Amino acid sequence: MDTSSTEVSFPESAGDHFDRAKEVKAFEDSKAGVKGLIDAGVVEVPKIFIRPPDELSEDLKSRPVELQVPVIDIGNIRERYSRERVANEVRCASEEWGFFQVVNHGIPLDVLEEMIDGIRMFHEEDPEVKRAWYSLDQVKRVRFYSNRDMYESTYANWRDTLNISMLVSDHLDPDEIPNSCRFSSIEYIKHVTYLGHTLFELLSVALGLTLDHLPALECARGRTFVCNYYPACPEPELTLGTSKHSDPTFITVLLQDQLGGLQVMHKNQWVNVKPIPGGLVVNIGDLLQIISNDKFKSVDHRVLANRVGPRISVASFFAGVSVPPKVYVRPFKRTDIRRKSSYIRGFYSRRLYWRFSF
Ligand SMILES: O=C(O)CCC(=O)C(=O)O
Ligand SMILES: [Fe+2]
Repeated sequence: MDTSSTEVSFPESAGDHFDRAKEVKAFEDSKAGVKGLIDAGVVEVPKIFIRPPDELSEDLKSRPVELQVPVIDIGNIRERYSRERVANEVRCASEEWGFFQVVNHGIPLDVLEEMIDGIRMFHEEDPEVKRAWYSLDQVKRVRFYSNRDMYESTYANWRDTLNISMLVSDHLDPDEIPNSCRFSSIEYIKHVTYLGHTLFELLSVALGLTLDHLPALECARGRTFVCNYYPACPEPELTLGTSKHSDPTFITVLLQDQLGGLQVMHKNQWVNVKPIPGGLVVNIGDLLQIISNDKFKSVDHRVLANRVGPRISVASFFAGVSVPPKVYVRPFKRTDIRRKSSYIRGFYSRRLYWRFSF
């Protein structure tokens, strides 16, 4: 692979003279992401990715336990009796875990596999091709980057991303998507959008509301597809693929390959979300926690770095169109939730005559 135009070098050990801003800028200027580091032959994790020992030792102490997030079969939900049974499983999982996996969700296996392959192909394209898509400008609907919050966050994540945003418009011109994943993405987006609608129906029933309650709030619109590539990491014990966070969405539907690495916080312990062939992970986001009056939980999760890679995942964020832009503060911090929750509830009740009593 051609890396000759990557005019950056990363110090093996930055020691006391480490200038983070300079290193971040060098990494950013390369427009080659973490994959570019690997291609350049880096064998030690550069310092901007290294988390402090206290944070890492705390992470190491919290051993992932062998629990499994609930797996829910959502086939056959058009019939009312089975829908209510499934909605009850969704309710339990959303209250206790904030996470579940769905099987028999109606998206064909080849659509899932082609999506993963397409995203892998994009990230493994010639660096010059990817550079043309590189941008940290949030207004751009389709863009490639590594660590969109690089300049604000304290530690960089060991991952690269292709971001496809349909937040402000439902229409996406095929030409706006890179060639390598164009048709697979369009097909997957079509299917996962339909699935999102079905999940909002189930979540409505799970909340004791009518089937169309959450779909009527247009929760299933305003989507962003975050297509991640986690390169193999030479020192996975020093960094993370994705740092601990909760999602600022109504829900997120996650497609992951079979490598694993996603962990969810459950009862103060990290639990591995084991990939299921053909399964999709669903998690409750901050917005649904807020408008459900904290009945459903938006739970912290993270992704470990791994000596084996790459790992591919596609997070479909359903953020709703009716939430005004200033509510999109990413990542939503816990304090932000508290600060914003009355505003968001107020917004919904004013606009949609939201009535909720538990
Ligand atoms: O890649 C994953 O498994 C999860 C990514 C994630 O949590 C996110 O992008 O919000
Ligand atoms: Fe997430």
